[in-house]
Amino acid sequence: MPSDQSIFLVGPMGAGKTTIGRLLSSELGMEFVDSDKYIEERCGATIPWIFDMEGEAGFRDREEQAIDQLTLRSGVVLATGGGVVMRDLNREHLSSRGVVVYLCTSVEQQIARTAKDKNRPLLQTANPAQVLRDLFKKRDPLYREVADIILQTDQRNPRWVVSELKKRIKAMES
Ligand SMILES: Nc1ncnc2c1ncn2[C@@H]1O[C@H](COP(=O)(O)OP(=O)(O)O)[C@@H](O)[C@H]1O
Ligand SMILES: O=C(O)C1=C[C@@H](OP(=O)(O)O)[C@@H](O)[C@H](O)C1
Ligand SMILES: [Mg+2]
Repeated sequence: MPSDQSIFLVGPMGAGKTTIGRLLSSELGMEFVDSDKYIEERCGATIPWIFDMEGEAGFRDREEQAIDQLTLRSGVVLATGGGVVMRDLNREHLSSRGVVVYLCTSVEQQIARTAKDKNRPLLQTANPAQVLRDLFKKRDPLYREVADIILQTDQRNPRWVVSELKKRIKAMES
């Protein structure tokens, strides 16, 4: 490492994809890109604004285009958004173009990590815990379907997660 092989992080909101992705990329000397940030920059608008103006479907169309473009890059660490696995084409692009890491976490931990952040439109509801439980049921099998590596991050600090991931990625290469 650094490697030409890209690493794609998937998992639910608050799993740490953005945080871990940035740290991992700097330790591996690889480029970091976050698909949500990429969409915001290209669109010139925030994720909540896109959801408001274009609905979730509009956001998903933008996300599909971003994922196609970003998974074609080599040697990047890509943090995706939690809903990326809902579209078949995204799953195909992720699993065929790099190493996919599923960062898992409990709903309790997700709530603790996302409570203060107003930038996740799907959680701006009266009962975000119920939303997260419903999303988990639909999405967990899809994260598992694309994952090469599955890592539980509950009660683990970002440094531990990154160091464990480095070991697991290295083991895949040998
Ligand atoms: N392993 C971890 N331990 C403690 N806090 C974490 C961990 N991973 C992420 N966080 C914190 O949780 C919040 C959400 O993390 P983020 O990386 O945005 O998640 P995601 O991109 O998966 O939604 C951030 O404030 C981040 O600092
Ligand atoms: O789970 C989802 O559907 C979403 C997750 C968000 O990204 P994070 O998983 O990085 O929070 C962002 O893409 C958008 O708010 C939708
Ligand atoms: Mg993120």
